[in-house]
Amino acid sequence: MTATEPIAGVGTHGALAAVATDLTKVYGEGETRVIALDGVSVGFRRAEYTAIMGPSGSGKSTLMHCMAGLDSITFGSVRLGDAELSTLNDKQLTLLRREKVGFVFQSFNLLPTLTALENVTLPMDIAGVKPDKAWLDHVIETVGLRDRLRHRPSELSGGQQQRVACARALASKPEIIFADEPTGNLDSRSGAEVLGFLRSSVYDLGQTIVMVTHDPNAASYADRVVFLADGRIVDEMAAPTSDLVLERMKRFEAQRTS
Ligand SMILES: Nc1ncnc2c1ncn2[C@@H]1O[C@H](COP(=O)(O)OP(=O)(O)OP(=O)(O)O)[C@@H](O)[C@H]1O
Repeated sequence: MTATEPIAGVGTHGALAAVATDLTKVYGEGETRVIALDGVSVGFRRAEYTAIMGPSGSGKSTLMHCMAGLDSITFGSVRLGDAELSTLNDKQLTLLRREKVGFVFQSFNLLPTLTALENVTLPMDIAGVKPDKAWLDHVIETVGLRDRLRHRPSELSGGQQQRVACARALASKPEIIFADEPTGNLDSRSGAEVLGFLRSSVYDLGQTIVMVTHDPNAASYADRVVFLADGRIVDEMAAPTSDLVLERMKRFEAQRTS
């Protein structure tokens, strides 16, 4: 990419929570060499909800992992808030992830012996940071967990467990939350609850969310969808609906197989 090419999602308004420029990720070498990301430039605005979609193997998880500082990058740059990730050592990266990034995974990743509330505050307890009580209260209210705080994960439904995981991600007011197929293990009703909650955390709490999904319905909760294919951004869509996303995906599939 040359310096004059536009970066997807970078318009004239809205500060950026994270930006990748010419991000390239190569795994392996020789015969096993795979270019998982091939010069991706993308920005994620503050208080915006972005869905990342694309066929299996298109690089969605790799993009998320590289932008979250979970995986090294081969070429290009990633900026999270004010930090340029390539300039940070392992210890600084760990701190940055702890302070600036929230994660929500397909499997809820809750500790079974802790209550819902203890799971929510665990990252801050580990970091030795005192939770902001008013904020924590606001988050708990938003996710609708007030009457489940003393329950252990095994006493909660899948949707409730994922809402605990979302509250855990939000509790420290991270710069950005990365959600990897957050509704992949949920039935459609619980999935809708979690997606609605993620949506309202963007509207009401000003959170920035980047979510990888295969599901056009899940993507319709986002403000914007970025489409990846073969490690490149091939399109993006503002104000997505399920039907428009589905139609776009079918068109990509037809192009790939023609
Ligand atoms: N650790 C790794 N070592 C080698 N190759 C990898 C590794 N991780 C991912 N890849 C390869 O990089 C490419 C992109 O993988 P990635 O997991 O990012 O795709 P994805 O779009 O998230 O796929 P899916 O929708 O199936 O989860 C794939 O070809 C994959 O095989």
